Amino acid sequence: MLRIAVPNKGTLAQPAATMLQEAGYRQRSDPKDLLCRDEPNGVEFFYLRPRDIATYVGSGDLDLGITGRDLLIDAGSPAVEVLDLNFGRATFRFAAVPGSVKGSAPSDLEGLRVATAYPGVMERYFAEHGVTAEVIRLDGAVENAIRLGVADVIADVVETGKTLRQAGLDTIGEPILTSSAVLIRREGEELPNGVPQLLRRLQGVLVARQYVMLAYDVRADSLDAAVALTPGIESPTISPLHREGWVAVQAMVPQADVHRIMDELYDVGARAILVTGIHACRL
Ligand SMILES: Nc1ncnc2c1ncn2[C@@H]1O[C@H](COP(=O)(O)OP(=O)(O)OP(=O)(O)O)[C@@H](O)[C@H]1O
Ligand SMILES: O=P(O)(O)OC[C@H]1O[C@H](OP(=O)(O)OP(=O)(O)O)[C@H](O)[C@@H]1O
Ligand SMILES: [Mg+2]
Repeated sequence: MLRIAVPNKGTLAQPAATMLQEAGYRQRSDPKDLLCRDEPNGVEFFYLRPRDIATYVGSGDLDLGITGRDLLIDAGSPAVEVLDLNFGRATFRFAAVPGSVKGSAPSDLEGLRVATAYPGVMERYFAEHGVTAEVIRLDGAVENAIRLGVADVIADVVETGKTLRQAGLDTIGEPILTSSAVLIRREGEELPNGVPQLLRRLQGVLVARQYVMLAYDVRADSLDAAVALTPGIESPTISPLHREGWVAVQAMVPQADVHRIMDELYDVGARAILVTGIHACRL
């Protein structure tokens, strides 16, 4: 059986379970369950703290895991990304009281105290930039560390920026890294049986979430112009219509662009333009 680590709590837990369900896997029904066996698919899911997942995967005790890129880097364990799962997006940034830090270059942090729940990310960053700073490891609510006098600067996850704003802090410099939920595996290992199928299923979910199916009718002499707007992923399907000189076209298009594409199709003469969602797919 394939053994997969899934976040048991926190920002990544629900979206990870939802994505696995959309990919056809059984998930726990009770948030107190720490194990869920999906016999028909040959997978066992272990619910673990997202911060610990890279450790279990890096040691080889579990085959795969879902965690955040920032947590993977922070753990420093020998695990690597297999697939970006496109949820749990956030940046990881420095922040301080406006005007309290000289500038926005890494060297401006020299000698300062930096509070963070991600000491591994920080140690790596300072080593890479040749900066000596004191890393103060906290568990959470790090935005408070500055007003309580424990640190000069914080480094933390920023999603909407609301927490920073409410604490009266401003970001400093460019993001240290951009994170999202990722599927990870042990570095250098052969992929166990069953992984390619799991990857195809998850990729199918990612595509189904990003694309819709567009269908329309168009005059054959306007087909080239219409198809240029809807090239599809492989190539659009063209079917003859009973009505002489017209064809029906079907193509996948990115959901984010669908209204612009429909307007442009209408302008080149397409009619009966219909959009339908994609529940699942294998490309
Ligand atoms: N708004 C957010 N707050 C915290 N983490 C976020 C946010 N958006 C995305 N993430 C990502 O979620 C992961 C952190 O999840 P984790 O469960 O450790 O913390 P959490 O969601 O803040 O939960 P808690 O603080 O209750 O333990 C990281 O990969 C982080 O980048
Ligand atoms: O940019 P935002 O949308 O405000 O989100 C980012 C904030 O949310 C998280 O805190 P959380 O609520 O998990 O509390 P914690 O610090 O105790 O973990 C994170 O640590 C930031 O503080
Ligand atoms: Mg948190």
